[in-house]
Formats: sequence, structure tokens, C-alpha cells
Amino acid sequence: MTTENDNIVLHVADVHKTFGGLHALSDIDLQIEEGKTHAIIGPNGAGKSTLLNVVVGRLAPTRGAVVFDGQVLTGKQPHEINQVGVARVFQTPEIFPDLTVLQNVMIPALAKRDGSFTLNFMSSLADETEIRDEAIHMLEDVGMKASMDMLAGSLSRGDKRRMELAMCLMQHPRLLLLDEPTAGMSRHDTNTTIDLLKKIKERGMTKVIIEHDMHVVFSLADKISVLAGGRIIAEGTPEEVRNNPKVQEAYLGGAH
Ligand SMILES: Nc1ncnc2c1ncn2[C@@H]1O[C@H](COP(=O)(O)OP(=O)(O)OP(=O)(O)O)[C@@H](O)[C@H]1O
Repeated sequence: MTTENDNIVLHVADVHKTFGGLHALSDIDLQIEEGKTHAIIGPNGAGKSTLLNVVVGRLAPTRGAVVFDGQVLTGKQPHEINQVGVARVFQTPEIFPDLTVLQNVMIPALAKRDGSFTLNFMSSLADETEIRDEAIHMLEDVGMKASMDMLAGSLSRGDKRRMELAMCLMQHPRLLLLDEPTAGMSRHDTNTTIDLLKKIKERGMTKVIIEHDMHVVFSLADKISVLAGGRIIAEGTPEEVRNNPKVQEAYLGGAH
């Protein structure tokens, strides 16, 4: 399957997802351009997480397909989708709490290189100097080098999310999916994360971001798609979306 525009790295093509009688996603057609930051916003229950889960292979769409870089992802397992260059930062970080921050950040690079990772590899971590150096560099980038020897489980929620971002960056993904990257963070940590995500953008990484915090959305997004009731009700630049009466009615005037 191809897309009309060569710059499109991800195409969610006519995707539907039902849960029993509930239409969580209907007629979703979404095209994500290479190197851009594309935000998906919408009120609670709009279908945002379901959409991300379909993209990363955690949920099979009832109909339609997800195409990444010309390859159909639909039907692939989450780890296979990860291997082709799609990484996701979760709303709740998935980390190894009893390992140090540095070890956590090294693991995705080892898993990517070796195809899998088991805790048996732990003993060899110290010998992995190249990956170790890169992990330290990544921790420096996310402002967490000073915490590299702390146990990951002891970090604050904001630091866990920054560490998880470093874990994703170690995979050098072509597409980074961020599910509420600043949820639960203080305003200060939120602004640090915005700066960090801007820095990643300068490196040309494509990002899809789900976010309730409009400050974050309008600071980062090149394009916004608005979901409501499982459908895309508006799409455009931040300015276009901000001024769209349908959006104001469905979203901006609502609970958020
Ligand atoms: N596994 C599931 N089984 C049944 N219904 C589900 C399931 N996952 C999501 N839903 C329903 O699908 C709809 C969309 O949910 P989803 O979590 O995708 O919305 P969201 O936009 O991410 O919401 P929020 O902003 O609150 O995270 C909701 O009505 C939700 O209750």
C-alpha cells in the first residue's frame, strides 16, 4: 500500500475499532508527515489511546490498516512494530524498578541489537562500554545524568517519564509516540520536557503526541487532529484548530 505524499511516514487508513457495540474508532484516516510533531487531542473517551494501541499493535483494528514507511503493520506483533522503528512512551512508564537508571536505559539498546533481552544478560552489562557511553549521553540529554546510579523504582514520576524517554531514544526510532508525556508533572518538569522534545525535533524525529495539556500541545505541534466520539472532527495547524468552532464546542469548551 502506498500513500500519495512521499513525506508521509505513517498512514492510519480507514481504521475502525469496536468493543462489543461501542464504536471506539470510526473512519480514522490519519497521515503523519516525516519530521513533524503531530498532536492528537480530544476529550476523555474520544479514542486517543485506542488509536495509539492500534498503531503499536496492542489492539487489532476491526477494519482498516496501519502503514508505516510503505509497510503494512496491521497483524504484526508489538515487538515487531518496535523493531521497524516505532517506539512509544507510555502514560505509565514500563521500567525495571530494581535496576539502576543507567541499566534501564541500556536495556532497550541491547534488546534491539540482540532481538530480545533477558535478565541473564545483566552480568554482561558492565562490558557493554559503547552502549553504556551512549546511555550516559542520553541521560545527560534528558537532564538525568546525576541520577544514573539510583534505583529506577525510587525516582519521582516526572523523572521516571524522562528516563523512559531516554529508553525510547536509545532505540533511535523513526517514529516516537508519546502518550501524555507530561501527565502528573510539575509546571517546571513540563517545561523541561517541552524543551527536550523540541531538541529531539531538531534532529528530525517524527512524533505523535497525545496530550491534554494545551500549553504542551500548542508549544510543540505542527499539526493537530481532534478526535471526538471516535471520529476526527477537525485537523490543521494549531491556529486553525484553535479557531475551529467545532473544536471549541467539542473540546476546548469542555472539561479541559
Ligand atoms: N479494552 C476496552 N474494552 C472496552 N471498551 C474500551 C476498551 N478500551 C477503551 N474502551 C472504550 O473506548 C472508548 C475510547 O477510549 P480511549 O481510552 O481510547 O479514549 P481516550 O481518548 O484515550 O480517553 P482518555 O483521554 O480518558 O485517556 C471509551 O468509551 C472507552 O471506555
